[in-house]
Amino acid sequence: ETGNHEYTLSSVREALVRQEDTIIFNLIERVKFPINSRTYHQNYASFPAFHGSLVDFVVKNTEAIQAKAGRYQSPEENPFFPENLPPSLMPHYPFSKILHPEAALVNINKSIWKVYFDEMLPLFVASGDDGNYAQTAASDLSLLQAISRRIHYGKFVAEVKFRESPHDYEPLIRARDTEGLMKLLTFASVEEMVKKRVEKKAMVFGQEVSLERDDDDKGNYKVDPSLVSRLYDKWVIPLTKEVEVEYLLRRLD
Ligand SMILES: O=C(O)C(=O)C[C@]1(C(=O)O)C=C[C@@H](O)C=C1
Repeated sequence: ETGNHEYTLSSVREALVRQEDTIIFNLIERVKFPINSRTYHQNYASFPAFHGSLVDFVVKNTEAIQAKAGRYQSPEENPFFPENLPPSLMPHYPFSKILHPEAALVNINKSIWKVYFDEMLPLFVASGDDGNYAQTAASDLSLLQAISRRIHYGKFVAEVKFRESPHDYEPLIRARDTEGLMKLLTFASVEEMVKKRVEKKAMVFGQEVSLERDDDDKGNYKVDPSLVSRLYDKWVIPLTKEVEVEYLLRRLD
């Protein structure tokens, strides 16, 4: 196994569909906890030789361990704090080299981080504090990683689109025509299907499963399906497209 499976528009779209499941399951896990805002306070926790909130502490330290364990060797993974990450201690694995080498420079996790804490979380979680700050930080990280992986998968989507029609993309790339690129890579009907599908998945994955009764719990979902659709509409799809454009702008370097 070399990870060198074939990349086509339909295979990369299948990967995006599978990643919807991961995002929705992680959302369901995060909304078990209320906002638990002390997780995010700069001064609530005080760790020796560390400045920042509990979530900063958990994410930076977890990323350091995962970096040593080889996580960021995969071209699908992008750290939130790439500064000062330790090198992988794992043997080399021949991951697919389908992406242009400049792909490594495309990392919009700073924007994802900001939008996640400022806009997404308040939309999904209840107010309150149950003291489970460490669990909250850990579930934020899993959800952030799932969202980030989906958004940065835009690199693979952009690469297959470029390979399918280089003659359409090259002039726009040379002219640095961001708007033209955005238009060329957009499929409005696909976006509509994605938004409808994630809403339906949120209903299916988030329903109560009971052996006794059927149906009485209809409408009582673990995560609001219309919010999942909104999450994709407002942030996940637009940020994926931003990654596609950023990647394409570097594609001929
Ligand atoms: O499927 C594609 O072609 C993508 O580029 C992915 C995606 C998405 O984020 O879901 C983004 C842009 C397209 O307009 C349609 C869908």
